[in-house]
Amino acid sequence: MATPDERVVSRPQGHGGELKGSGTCLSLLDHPEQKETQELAPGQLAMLRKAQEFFQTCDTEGKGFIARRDMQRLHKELPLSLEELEDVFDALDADGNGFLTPEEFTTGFSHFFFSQNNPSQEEAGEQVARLQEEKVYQSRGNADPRDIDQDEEGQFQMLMDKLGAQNVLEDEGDVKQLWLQLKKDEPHLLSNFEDFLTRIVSQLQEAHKEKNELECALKKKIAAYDEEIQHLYEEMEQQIKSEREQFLLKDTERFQARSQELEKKLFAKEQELERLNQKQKRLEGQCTALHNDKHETKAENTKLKLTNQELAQELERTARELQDAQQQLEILQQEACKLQQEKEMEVYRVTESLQREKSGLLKQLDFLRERNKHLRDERDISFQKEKAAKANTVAPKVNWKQRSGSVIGKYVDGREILRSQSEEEEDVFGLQRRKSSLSLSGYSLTEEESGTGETAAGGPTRRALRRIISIEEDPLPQLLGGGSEQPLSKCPEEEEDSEQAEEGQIQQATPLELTPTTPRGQPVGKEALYKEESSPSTPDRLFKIVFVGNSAVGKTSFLRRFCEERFSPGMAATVGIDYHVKTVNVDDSQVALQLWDTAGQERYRCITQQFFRKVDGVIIMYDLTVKQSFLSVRQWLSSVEEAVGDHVPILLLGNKLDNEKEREVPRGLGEQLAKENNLIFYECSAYSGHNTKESLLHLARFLKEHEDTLRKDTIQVGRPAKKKSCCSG
Ligand SMILES: Nc1nc2c(ncn2[C@@H]2O[C@H](COP(=O)(O)OP(=O)(O)OP(=O)(O)O)[C@@H](O)[C@H]2O)c(=O)[nH]1
Ligand SMILES: [Ca+2]
Ligand SMILES: [Mg+2]
Repeated sequence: MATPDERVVSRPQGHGGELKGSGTCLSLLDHPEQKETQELAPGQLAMLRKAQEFFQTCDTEGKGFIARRDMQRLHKELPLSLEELEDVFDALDADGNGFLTPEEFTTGFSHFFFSQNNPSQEEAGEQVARLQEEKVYQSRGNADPRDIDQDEEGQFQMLMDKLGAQNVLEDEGDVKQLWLQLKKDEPHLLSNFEDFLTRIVSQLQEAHKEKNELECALKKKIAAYDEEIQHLYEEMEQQIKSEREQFLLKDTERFQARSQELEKKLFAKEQELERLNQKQKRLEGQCTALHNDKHETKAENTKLKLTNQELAQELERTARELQDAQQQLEILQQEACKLQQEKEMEVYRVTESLQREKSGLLKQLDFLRERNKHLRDERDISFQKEKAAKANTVAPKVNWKQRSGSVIGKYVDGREILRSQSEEEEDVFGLQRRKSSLSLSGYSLTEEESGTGETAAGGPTRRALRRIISIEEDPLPQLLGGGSEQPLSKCPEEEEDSEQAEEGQIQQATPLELTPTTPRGQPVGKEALYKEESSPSTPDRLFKIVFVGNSAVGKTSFLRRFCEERFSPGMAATVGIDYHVKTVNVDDSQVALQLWDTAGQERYRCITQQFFRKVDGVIIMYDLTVKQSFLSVRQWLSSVEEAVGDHVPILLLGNKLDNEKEREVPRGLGEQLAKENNLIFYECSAYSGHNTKESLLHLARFLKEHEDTLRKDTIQVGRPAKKKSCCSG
């Protein structure tokens, strides 16, 4: 920082040469020793020193000038009041600019010093001057050149003093020479020259004064400027200081806030650390626990592994055993299957031979009838001969002739007669039941004599109805057993009555062929004439099917249609039971159907029930023109179920579809019933043959497939197969 001291001090130095008085003072201050020897007295020198010391005392800051303020500071050191000090300052400040330069100070100080301390010196000066003036005027009158020179010198000095030119003129020598020359040469011009000098000096003095004034103004201005700068500097200093303080304050505050924040953070971190420590401890505890657990688990694991190995070995052993057992089972199943098939075939063969036997017997029967007729004719002839000879009563003979007439009774409607004869028949059946045998009627041989159908002919017709062929319940094994037994019971009249049976029933019987095909002369149903006999291929399997339904719904008619493809109106009611065998082709395999035709009449129900044994399928028939027959279907269903359970497929048939105008059972009812009980359903007509084959083929296919799946299941899994549901047709 540049202080204004140097400038202020140096400036007066630059003007040192111009102000003679002050310049002297200054140079005195600078080189006091030099001046001391040249001009100044020792008293003056001491005074200057004092002044210099005093100046320095006042100018404590070393500015190079003294301000009013500096002076006032002396108040404490000097025995002077503030006003007195002010007066001193005003007195010293010659130019009144408010500053005391060293020159001003020294000049003022010396003046003050001399006037105050040595007042006699001034008077002495004045005296010296007066003496000098006298000396000059005195010297003018003297002619002595040395005196004259001295006089002139004195005069010139006096002039100079008078003019005050010492301070103005730098070199007086020229002026002095010129003045001396004039005085010598042109004394009259001397006064003019003096005037001229006076004017010049005064002008110079004026110029000098002006210059001084200008200098003073300049100095004042500089001082003001300096002061202002000083002021500004101080202000600036102040401002910087305050700014610095503020900054420091702010900084401190910020620092404090930051440190507080950091402390908080530190605290939080410490807490967190503590938490983490605790957590770590906890985890360590858990770790140890887990470690222990792990050991335990390991031990357990090993144990389990061992157990597992043991179990695996056991499993393997069991699997091997199971496999063996399965293989054995398979072998057994195959054997069983083979046996079953053999058995079936045997059954079929037996059935077939039975049929052949039946047809042979029928032929025998026909032959016998023929013989009987022949004999009767012979007898009639002999009777007529006797009659002609004796000519006795006629009437009783006619009656007998009518009952046992040789005319073959035509089938009218034996049902009516049958019903009226129930009592007698029951007697017969009762007897048979006692013999633990059941009746098996090939067909009812209920011929009436001369085909009148009159019930009036009670006695003889009743007898005719007794022609019931009876066989064991399960006739097949018995037949296999040989012909020693005689299971068929015959009424004594049967032979006679059977002669009348012909036409309607035995259309196919070729009468004259006596072919004793069977070892036993067992009479069987006349309808047992089957085309299957001629069937070239042997069937693969055989199914037993039982045919049930109310009386007169058309079971027998249906079977006739199916087996013989013909319809015989006015069929007699079935008595006991009958059966047919028919081989059908189902999906390239021959299936033999053993069809058992039961009697629908109430009294034969208990017989029918026993034929359900080992049945493969059941056909329930109703007459769609008789509502009651449909209502009875439920009873038939329950009796079937009672006998064989619900695993046997059932075909429901609504017969007499040809008689649409008398229909009493809508198709929907039949369908619904079938759906409810899971039955195969068809509406058919034995008369037209509609749906007869289709329905039975459906059943046959179902039975076959059912058996196939059963076989497969038995072989593959060895588990019982589920019953396959039948769908209605
Ligand atoms: N219109 C018509 N009549 C038939 C049909 N089927 C049978 N009939 C007649 O119905 C009557 C009874 O027939 P059967 O075959 O004897 O009846 P069934 O069911 O065997 O009777 P039972 O042996 O007593 O159980 C006979 O007069 C048949 O002609 C048919 O499809 N249409
Ligand atoms: Ca001043
Ligand atoms: Mg019948």
